[in-house]
Amino acid sequence: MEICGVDSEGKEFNSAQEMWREEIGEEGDETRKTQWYRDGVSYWEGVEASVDGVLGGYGHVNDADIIGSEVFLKTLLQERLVNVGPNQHLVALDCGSGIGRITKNLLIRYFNEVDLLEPVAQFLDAARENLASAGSETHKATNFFCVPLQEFTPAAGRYDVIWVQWCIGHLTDNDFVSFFNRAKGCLKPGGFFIVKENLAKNGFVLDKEDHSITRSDPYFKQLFRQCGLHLYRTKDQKGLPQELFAVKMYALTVDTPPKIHRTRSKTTSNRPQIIK
Ligand SMILES: C[S@@+](CC[C@H](N)C(=O)[O-])C[C@H]1O[C@@H](n2cnc3c(N)ncnc32)[C@H](O)[C@@H]1O
Repeated sequence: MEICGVDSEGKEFNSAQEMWREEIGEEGDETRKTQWYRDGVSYWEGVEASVDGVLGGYGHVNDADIIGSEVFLKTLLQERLVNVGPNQHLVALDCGSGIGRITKNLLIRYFNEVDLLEPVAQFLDAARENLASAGSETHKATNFFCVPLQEFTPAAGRYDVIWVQWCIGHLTDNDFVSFFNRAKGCLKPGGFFIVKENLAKNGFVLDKEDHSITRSDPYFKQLFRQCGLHLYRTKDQKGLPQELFAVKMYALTVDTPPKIHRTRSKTTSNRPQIIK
């Protein structure tokens, strides 16, 4: 499937390949690609280490975002990790964590340990500070990795959830696929990726300022297929301002998702049931 797109200055591209060739050169041209990543990080280095900063001046959407994420996460934890049993020790990885906004407001409440990955040192320092007084002895931020996703290989079998929000647009298609392929082995059985990202209406939109691309839903699905990931569930984020991109949450698994069939029982009518 050919994916066409535009950049933030209105220039049109006939395909994603054409755009990537212009932005990062031919396959194997590491200098151009390194520059693309450097420019992305430089952009964020110039941004204030605050909720408003990492949300591009839309700090007020934090609450709606966290509430939407929590509803999605809660259901998934109940469904996917149900077989692991009680008293399990849950671990998450917060990718492109910025100042630790998602960890502090959400992940630390559900996971015993959260690791953060963020390439911008000033953001990660702020995250360390923000999280110093958050959580408890049994719910805490453990590791702070100051590396970009394209260079990161998580520890094998460590994570129940790998959370990727508002950062995967910085990765080229090839690095997107190789990151998820490396990270697959880092999920525990029953674990899953949650990808929460802006959606372009069609194709993609290249942002010339922060050096990222906003992909459309079919573009994401094409890449997830290339990663060999299964789409377990998706949900649209509600309640964000009209002028922003639509936002979608994807839960992805390494194993084939269990079949969902509809049963009628005395207590539940039409709710989908997971066959275990
Ligand atoms: C829009 S902010 C979102 C931060 C955080 N996920 C949140 O929702 O609060 C984008 C983040 O992606 C990070 N980022 C930029 N390039 C990256 C890369 N190559 N790998 C991982 N993260 C990157 C930025 O430094 C920044 O913290």
